[in-house]
Amino acid sequence: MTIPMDLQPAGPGPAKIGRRGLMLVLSSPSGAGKTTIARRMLQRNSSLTMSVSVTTRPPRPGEVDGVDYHFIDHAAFERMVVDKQLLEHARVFGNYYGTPRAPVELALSKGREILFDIDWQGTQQLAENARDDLVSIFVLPPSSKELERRLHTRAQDSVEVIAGRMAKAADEMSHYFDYEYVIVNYDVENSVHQVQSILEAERLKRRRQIGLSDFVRQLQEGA
Ligand SMILES: Nc1ncnc2c1ncn2[C@@H]1O[C@H](COP(=O)(O)OP(=O)(O)OP(=O)(O)O)[C@@H](O)[C@H]1O
Ligand SMILES: Nc1nc2c(ncn2[C@@H]2O[C@H](COP(=O)(O)O)[C@@H](O)[C@H]2O)c(=O)[nH]1
Repeated sequence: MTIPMDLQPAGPGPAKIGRRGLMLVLSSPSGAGKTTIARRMLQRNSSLTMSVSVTTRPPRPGEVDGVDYHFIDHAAFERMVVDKQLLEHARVFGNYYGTPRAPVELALSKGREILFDIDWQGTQQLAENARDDLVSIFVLPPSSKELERRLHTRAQDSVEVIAGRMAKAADEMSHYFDYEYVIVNYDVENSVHQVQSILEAERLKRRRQIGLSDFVRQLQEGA
């Protein structure tokens, strides 16, 4: 079992090792299950902060402004683009979506881990500016039939919207190739376990461990 860095014992031994923040991105064709996986990851990891996007899409039943999205109109979205308040933005399925810059920069400066539910266009833009901090995961559905079934059983979009999203699914899926990790979401528990494993391995990347060389030097000196 890995001991989280905040739980490293005080007392004798070298100084504690710190952790550099990271940006964990989940992308998929619509309905594959990334929102479901993201919610479970947030419950399991107090170190994770969800990036709440802005969108011009109208809220679905039950969606809460400021929690699921910041719902804004097109003029407000344009202003955020012009004022460079968005870290990335894209038109997806006829609506505009973007990641507010300030909360991400604040969270990263505190060494936190940030979870993004964004499409491949947004991921490309993040990769251009922050590749070292980025961990990208593409979520595939078990089959096209199951993808369509999930969109219908979610029961939040019209038949026309679902048809539109299914029509774009093949193109969306072609972008799996740009991602570091790919999982097939057969079972939610198993997928969450896989994403958790990726997160834990990424935390241990040498470049993400702050003070590692001091830790080793102190060990070598007998601490
Ligand atoms: N492994 C799974 N098995 C069965 N149903 C699932 C699984 N994962 C997610 N679902 C269900 O599929 C539906 C779509 O999931 P979700 O909303 O998480 O997809 P999404 O990828 O975030 O979609 P979008 O891109 O449109 O936001 C939901 O009803 C969810 O409960
Ligand atoms: N590039 C971005 N894509 C985003 C962002 N927020 C969400 N999304 C993606 O849009 C589609 C549709 O989402 P839905 O909530 O309308 O079903 C999905 O692929 C999301 O990942 C964002 O800020 N930037």
